[in-house]
Amino acid sequence: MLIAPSILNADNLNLAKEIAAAKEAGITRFHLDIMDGHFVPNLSFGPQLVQDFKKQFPDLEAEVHLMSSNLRGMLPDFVKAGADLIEFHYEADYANQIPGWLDYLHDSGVKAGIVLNPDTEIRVLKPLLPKLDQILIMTVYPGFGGQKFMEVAPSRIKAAKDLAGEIPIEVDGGINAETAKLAKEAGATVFVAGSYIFSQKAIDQQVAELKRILEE
Ligand SMILES: O=C(CO)[C@H](O)[C@H](O)COP(=O)(O)O
Repeated sequence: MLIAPSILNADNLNLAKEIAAAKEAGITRFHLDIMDGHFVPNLSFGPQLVQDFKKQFPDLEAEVHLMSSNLRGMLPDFVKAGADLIEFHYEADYANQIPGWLDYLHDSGVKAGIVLNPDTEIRVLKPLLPKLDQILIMTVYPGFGGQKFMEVAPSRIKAAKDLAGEIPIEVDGGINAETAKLAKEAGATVFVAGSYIFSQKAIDQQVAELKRILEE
């Protein structure tokens, strides 16, 4: 079980401090949400953030969740910035182009994942499985932190798990102490949590509570 905090709802002017607090609490991977204001109706970070993150925290994994359909324009920049894993949306390109982008990431020494929006059929993953290091099942519509975990999510996680075998299933959106449990029971092993970790009580307490739930 791995918790990958999303810094989307962290305090931008105190980002290094907040990341350090989560690291101190045992976090080894961070989820960096890249939103382009077009594929999703919000703007967040660019490659500079990823580069600065790796410079300051070289021992932490940078997982980039690319919410853009401009794969040609953006993937190389995030590879250059030092991302350890990049996951992009199935909905971002034509199905027949996606295997090539996954190969591009692997050839660049970066782990590759596919993200599915809540309305995309799970079966589209099937032909891609040999090229995937991780599958991200969105449990909200992407674009904003602080949304509610969708009721349909557990059955989608289970369907992805049944198809994916050993490939880790990650979940993102509305993850808290209760929904993490539901997602875990359905087969998820990687949990993105944003507002649960960064917008409530002390970061170390939130990480410890989520860890406790996931270890039960
Ligand atoms: O990808 C995302 C939104 O598109 C975020 O990672 C996600 O929403 C995390 O925030 P929260 O845990 O507050 O739901």
